[in-house]
Amino acid sequence: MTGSLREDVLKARRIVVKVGSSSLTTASGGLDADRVDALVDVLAKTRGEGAEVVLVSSGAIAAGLAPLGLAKRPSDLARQQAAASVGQGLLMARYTASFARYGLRAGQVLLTAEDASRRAHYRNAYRTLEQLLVMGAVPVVNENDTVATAEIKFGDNDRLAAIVAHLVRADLLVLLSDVDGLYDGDPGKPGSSRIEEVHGPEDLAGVEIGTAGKAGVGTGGMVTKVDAARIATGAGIPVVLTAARHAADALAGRGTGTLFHRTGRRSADRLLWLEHASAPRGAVRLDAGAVRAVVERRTSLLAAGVTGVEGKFAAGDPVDLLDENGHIVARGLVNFDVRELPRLLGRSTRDLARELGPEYEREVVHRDDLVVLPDAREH
Ligand SMILES: Nc1ncnc2c1ncn2[C@@H]1O[C@H](COP(=O)(O)OP(=O)(O)O)[C@@H](O)[C@H]1O
Ligand SMILES: N[C@@H](CCC(=O)OP(=O)(O)O)C(=O)O
Repeated sequence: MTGSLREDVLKARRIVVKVGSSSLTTASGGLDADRVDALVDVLAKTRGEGAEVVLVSSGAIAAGLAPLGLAKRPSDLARQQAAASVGQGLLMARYTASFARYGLRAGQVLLTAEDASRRAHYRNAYRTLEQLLVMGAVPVVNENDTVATAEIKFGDNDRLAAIVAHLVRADLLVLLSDVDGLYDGDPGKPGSSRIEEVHGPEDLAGVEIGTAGKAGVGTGGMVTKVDAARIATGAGIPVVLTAARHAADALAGRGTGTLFHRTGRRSADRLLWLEHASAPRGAVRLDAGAVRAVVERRTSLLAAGVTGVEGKFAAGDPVDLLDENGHIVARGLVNFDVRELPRLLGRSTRDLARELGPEYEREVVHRDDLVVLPDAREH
């Protein structure tokens, strides 16, 4: 442990803390009340010192297994959702009781990936989280597992936590796991050592980043944590990754775990998630002129520059924007259904309005609902 305290941690006024299933539960025993209390002790202390705290907590599925007679995490989505439904109630009951020891209220916030990209959902989520903080409550966020299908899932709470940190404009993201940081190889093997600081992707070259957690209750392993750190640091938010048992040290700015320094600037771009969305609903193909307009001039995408459509999407869904070679250059929220688009392709907005009515004058993807992907920026 290094002697000096971490400036970025000490300065943080709004902190998102994410805790993994492996730190709160076991597959056989369900929720471990003592470990929940130990975490809440640390969070209450942080709150008492004047910082706002948003907790992103996994553990719903793991907490619901034993009560439903399941010995391990089932592979099918339906049983995972049933377990999450039972477990989320237990998890919140435990947090509510635990925060009450300090006179604090816990507020449940369940989100899906869609909520992070659709404008109205995003605004509502932001408003609720802000209001909870204004009223002195501790938001406890989880993925809305009971409604999230594969297409609209974040898939893991590490990335959800990065998106929430961006959403609430946090100053710091703390990822708590069963491992005390990022190791340069399998942390269980002799010879692997902890990486204390990461300044950018170059520091990760050659690092063996594994998927499976040994506890059997976590989901993404280190891959999703490093990904979450990349998303958050790219949006100007530093990240500390450490073990839940070192939470107090991490929040006091002591040199525990791995510190990922910010790599990008803070932005209020609500479309951050779109850039990282794993499951767009389809794609639209652009001609060369439209690619230039979208990528270089950052204009809206009009029907005149679209040459084809793929997939199954409805108005408002995220779609990929492809160049003539099929490379993804941007992602955006589309304004038309996949069924509506084919007859509009290649036609000018004025033509469409004249023939079909003024409601067809809208852009296929509005510039405010569009994010150009980093690789395409050199297009
Ligand atoms: N390079 C690495 N450094 C640290 N941990 C790693 C690495 N590669 C794989 N892991 C595994 O990732 C696990 C943490 O991920 P996971 O089980 O999903 O945790 P959580 O439930 O906290 O999200 C650790 O227990 C560890 O076995
Ligand atoms: N929403 C799920 C969380 C899934 C997840 O990402 O788990 P973990 O890898 O332990 O952070 C649950 O509450 O069980």
